[in-house]
Amino acid sequence: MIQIQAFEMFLSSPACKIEVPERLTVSHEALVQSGLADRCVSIPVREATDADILLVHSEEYLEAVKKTPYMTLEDLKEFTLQYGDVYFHPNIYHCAKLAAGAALQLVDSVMTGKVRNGMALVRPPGHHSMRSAASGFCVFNNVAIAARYAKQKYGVKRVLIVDWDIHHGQGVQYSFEDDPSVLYFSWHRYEHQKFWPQLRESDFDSVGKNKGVGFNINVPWNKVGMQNSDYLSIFCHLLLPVAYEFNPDLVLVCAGFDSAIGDPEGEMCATPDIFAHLTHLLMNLAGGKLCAVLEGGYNLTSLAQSVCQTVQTLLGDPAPPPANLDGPCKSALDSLHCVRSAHRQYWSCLKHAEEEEEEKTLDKGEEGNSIEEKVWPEPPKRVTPTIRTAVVLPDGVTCPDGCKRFSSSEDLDPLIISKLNDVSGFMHAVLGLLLPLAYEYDPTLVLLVRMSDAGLCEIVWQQLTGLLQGLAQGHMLVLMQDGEKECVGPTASSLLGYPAPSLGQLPAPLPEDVASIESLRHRLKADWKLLQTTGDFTT
Ligand SMILES: NCCCNCCCCCC(O)(O)C(F)(F)F
Ligand SMILES: [Zn+2]
Repeated sequence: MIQIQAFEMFLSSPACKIEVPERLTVSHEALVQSGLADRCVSIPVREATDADILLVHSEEYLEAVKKTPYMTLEDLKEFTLQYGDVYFHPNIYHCAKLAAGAALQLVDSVMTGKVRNGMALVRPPGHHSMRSAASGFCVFNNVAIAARYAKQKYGVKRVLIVDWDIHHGQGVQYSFEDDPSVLYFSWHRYEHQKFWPQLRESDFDSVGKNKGVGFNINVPWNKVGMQNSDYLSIFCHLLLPVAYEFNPDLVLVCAGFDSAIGDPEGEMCATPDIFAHLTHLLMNLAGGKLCAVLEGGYNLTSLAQSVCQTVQTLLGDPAPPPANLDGPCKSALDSLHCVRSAHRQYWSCLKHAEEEEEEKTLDKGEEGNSIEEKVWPEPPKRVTPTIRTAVVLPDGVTCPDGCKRFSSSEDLDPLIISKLNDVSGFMHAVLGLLLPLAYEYDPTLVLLVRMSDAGLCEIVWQQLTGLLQGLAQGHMLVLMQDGEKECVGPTASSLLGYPAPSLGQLPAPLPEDVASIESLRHRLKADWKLLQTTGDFTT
């Protein structure tokens, strides 16, 4: 579902060169040109109400912003000076209500099942705005309001917010740092606090407060030039294990694309196709309920390409082969190690993190302020298969035409629950070992063989089938033993692109499972760089 808000195009302040109206028009135009727009549902935008906005912001802040349409340009300038890097325009209050309202419309559409997932292409962005202050082009915190709204209106218990914008969404962090029901994950250009907004609390040791400890995860990028491998490593060895343990009911993405190559703010080197994989890897959480809301992204070419890569994956199309996976750089591994260590006491999937030893890595990160113009190949054309899933079946087994619904894991009988520990260990192996290794191997075909003695309950099998479709452009062959008839339906639903049911709250993986997985990972990581989780502190 694409949400293009009816946008007054003249909202551009001369003072702000990069947050320009063209960001939305080029993104929408690219979706139209690529044929993706026609495959989406568009829903009407609405203004956020005062009540919506007051879910996050204070009365005095809202009342102050309400006055801006009637201010003289002088008063506006005066009003703006009290905030950092935000540009008020007589029309920005109206637009900010539309941006927040669009995010809420998207939440309504996903939570009511009208659509499976979606993206709201909005301006102004939101993740820097705080309870009583605007900041960094942001007026109302669209995603923070959406999280509170989902909890209040739909009784959502746990919300995961993934902020892949290249700036730290301090506004989101402040909103939820003592709230264990909202897990906020952000990576951001930091350069040891030299990069905007230059906050001490953007570093990896800000883990949340009081009841919220462990539910705020900051990954600082202390060098520019981060590549696809760096982003994938963080997903496989940090975000995904924690996200599966957290078991969210809804995933919100602060979808900023200034973390892509060519962006003047981010100065990173990850190519637009990586967002297809980042999106895909989040789509089996929360039963597929995912709302992406645009934040930053200032290189109009990479912004448009990245938006298309994200939307095409939300539509269920196979992911492209990930470009240039040559392993994470030392700086990224140092950050990964610091964050995993800071959080090991809060997450059982990270409990063993302190046992890491150093790895031999070379440091490819560059110093900031690189001035050369970045060029990159257009993402490869992604085919939309006409026949998505062919099923060869022995007679007597009907061909499934949809997916079988599962009850939540709480209803599973005791026998299967006793297996859940194996499931935790299994997911630990899939996320931290199989996935990174498979991405680095970059196969052209995935052959998935289900041995009947695998003892894997079907939901885990569906998660596995779903996750592995990010590889080999979705070319997957599943072989099953004769006695697995009841697994044909769930397997077919995953192959058809239906999100796998949630695994529920996973207990800690068995120590012996972790030990065997970790020893295998330590053995293999000399040859498979995506298995590394710490940098070598000696040069
Ligand atoms: N005075 C030094 C440069 C200030 N640079 C401000 C950058 C704002 C970034 C905004 C964003 O990209 O994070 C958002 F997603 F919110 F749009
Ligand atoms: Zn940004």
